[in-house]
Amino acid sequence: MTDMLVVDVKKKQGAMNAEFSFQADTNCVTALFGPSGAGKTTLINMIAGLVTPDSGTILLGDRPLYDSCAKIDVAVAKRRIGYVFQEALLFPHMNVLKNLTYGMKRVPERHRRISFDHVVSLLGIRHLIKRGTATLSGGEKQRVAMGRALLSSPTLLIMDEPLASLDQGRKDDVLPFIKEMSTDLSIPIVYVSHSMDEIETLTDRVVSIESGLIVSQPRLRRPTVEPWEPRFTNAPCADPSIASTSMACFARG
Ligand SMILES: Nc1ncnc2c1ncn2[C@@H]1O[C@H](COP(=O)(O)OP(=O)(O)OP(=O)(O)O)[C@@H](O)[C@H]1O
Repeated sequence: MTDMLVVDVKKKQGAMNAEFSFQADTNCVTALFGPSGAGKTTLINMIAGLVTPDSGTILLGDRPLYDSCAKIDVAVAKRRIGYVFQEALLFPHMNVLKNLTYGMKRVPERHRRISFDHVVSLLGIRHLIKRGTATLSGGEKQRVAMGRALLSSPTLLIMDEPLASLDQGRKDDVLPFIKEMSTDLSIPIVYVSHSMDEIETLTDRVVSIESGLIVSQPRLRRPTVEPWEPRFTNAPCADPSIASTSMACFARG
């Protein structure tokens, strides 16, 4: 089963009248790009359930996370979304192993989508698992934070400027792992960044945002089928056909 993310929402936030309509495919990295104040955080907070849209729908696969017409608003903890922030935010009193397994233990075995062994080899952190978090480099901490997010078996991964606090050396250390994750995992990754270099290296589609509106969403990889066209249908009631829109992932390279 694929868990493509389809977002079609409106939100008035302060002076900003935001309208966002886009999709993020599985096995792909979708970048959110735009100047400060454009609405990127508002958008990812709506996807995560931290901010409630005024209207519209947010679907993850066939699961509505939010639907204003059907009055569905799934609680944050039940959305099963993994987050990786700018700072790794590891638990300082736990070693790497305990940090990694923290989220995993809270997921019933039948819902676990990725094994511990898979994650530690994917991210190259097996040799770190007995270490204290204070002994890790910035790049290692960020890889452990990604591992912790993955082990909570998310159906979507949101990465909010995950490399912003790292110097170029550490960025070069982490970037290949993010790329590897995107090809290896059957989940969409939404990647917020101010860096065009990162976006060109990593992402399959760039959703460019200005003043709460999507101004373009070009693909950086060749689509295998006809592209999906964004459209607004959320006022007063969403068009259910959006839920069944499907598009294969892009061919890489
Ligand atoms: N709770 C709020 N109340 C009022 N206005 C808000 C609120 N949250 C955000 N805004 C406004 O909405 C706009 C978009 O903010 P947002 O944080 O989503 O932008 P951003 O693209 O993430 O910016 P940055 O790159 O600086 O993090 C800004 O003008 C901001 O001041």
